[in-house]
Amino acid sequence: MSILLEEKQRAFADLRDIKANLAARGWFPATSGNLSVRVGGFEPDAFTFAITSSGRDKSVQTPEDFLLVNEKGQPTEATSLKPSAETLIHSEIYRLTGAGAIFHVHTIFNNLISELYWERKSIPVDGVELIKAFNIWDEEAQIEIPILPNYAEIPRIAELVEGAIVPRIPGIVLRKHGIYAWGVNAFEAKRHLEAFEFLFEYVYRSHLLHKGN
Ligand SMILES: CSCCC(=O)C(=O)COP(=O)(O)O
Ligand SMILES: [Zn+2]
Repeated sequence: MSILLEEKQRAFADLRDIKANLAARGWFPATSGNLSVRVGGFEPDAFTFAITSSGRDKSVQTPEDFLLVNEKGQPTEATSLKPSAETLIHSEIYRLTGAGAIFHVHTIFNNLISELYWERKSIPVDGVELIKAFNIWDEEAQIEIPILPNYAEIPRIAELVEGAIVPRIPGIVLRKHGIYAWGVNAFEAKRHLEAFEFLFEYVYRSHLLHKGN
């Protein structure tokens, strides 16, 4: 599959913008987090995406921030850059959803909420307006956001993704780790990520409020 220079540059520009935006919110503490945008055509067994390099300070912009990889997470061009350690999770989400962009961040609220609801294996959200950010328009909608274990070996997590994906929920939380949110493009993936983080903070604070009664 040939990726035009123009497509690659557009994907890198999208990633640069979203990286700066999320960094300004403090959503990449201690080099954590990774971002990707798919480029070119899509077949579940053949696709390419641009992804952040591993272990870098995502609050600074450098020419070494992104590279292209194939569906197996292997670089498609000669490079000394290492793709994100979590590339296989991105690959699996692309394969299963055909998404156009995937953003992963570690925040205090996504970590806290994943532990609070770990035994349930999903985070319940009831009737909060921002659920509409997922294009779910039912009045008083109730959703459950899936949580997966945070194994040290990424392939072990990747193999659980298929069983965890809920069609109308564009995200998966890893226990005491962070969230993966996706969308048809970078704009939609950002909207979904912001909605998840709002809902996590709401559910967590609501839990504290009711616990005090
Ligand atoms: C210090 S963060 C630990 C790894 C991680 O969870 C993460 O999101 C960043 O990994 P990457 O290889 O994408 O930099
Ligand atoms: Zn992570």
